[in-house]
Amino acid sequence: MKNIVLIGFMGTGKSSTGRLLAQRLRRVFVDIDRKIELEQGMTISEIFHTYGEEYFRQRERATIAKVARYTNTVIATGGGAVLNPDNIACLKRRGVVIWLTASPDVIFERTSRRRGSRPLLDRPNPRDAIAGLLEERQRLYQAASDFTIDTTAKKPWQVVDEIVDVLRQGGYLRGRSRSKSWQG
Ligand SMILES: Nc1ncnc2c1ncn2[C@@H]1O[C@H](COP(=O)(O)OP(=O)(O)O)[C@@H](O)[C@H]1O
Ligand SMILES: O=C(O)C1=C[C@@H](OP(=O)(O)O)[C@@H](O)[C@H](O)C1
Ligand SMILES: [Mg+2]
Repeated sequence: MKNIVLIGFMGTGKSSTGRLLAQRLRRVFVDIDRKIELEQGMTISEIFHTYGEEYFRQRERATIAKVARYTNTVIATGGGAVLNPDNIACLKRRGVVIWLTASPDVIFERTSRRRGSRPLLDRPNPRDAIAGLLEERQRLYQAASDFTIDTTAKKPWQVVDEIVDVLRQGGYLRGRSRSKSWQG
């Protein structure tokens, strides 16, 4: 079975929804950022502050190259994974790509919860940073994705239900996975 790859801006729920989706489908879950943190023994913020963004992008590139060779796995990427076309090319080879979106206000609200964990938003006016990065990246997410799901007004479990629905309709899931109808 193909990997299920979640892409999208910071705060759209790739990491949290990805974990829930993997539980639902009983698949392995890999969060690229968490894997980098474990392998490096540092948080993403520490890596950015100590070695700079370019170094982080190299680590991200190498980790994605490795994980893209897995199968049957739910993969949550970091929001900047689309910046390097090689990342997307290798993830698409064995994966179906789902773009999670959210309004700028919701992105701001969700990314404010754990301040200091997203170095690109660690600045006096994070709203402006969000607007600028969204503008730069929107077309990259669009071009990379097979399906889009707006998470703005949805609970994480509703996002998971929607992902399962689109994957099933697209013929990417075999059989029945426990879905809302099974939970009564
Ligand atoms: N659909 C949702 N509704 C409400 N909160 C959410 C939703 N999805 C994620 N969150 C919360 O938003 C924050 C960022 O989510 P996260 O999964 O880390 O996003 P990403 O990996 O895309 O940056 C977390 O506190 C998470 O619990
Ligand atoms: O958008 C980005 O460039 C980044 C997003 C972060 O991941 P999330 O999207 O999971 O927050 C993390 O990879 C790093 O801080 C850079
Ligand atoms: Mg994440």
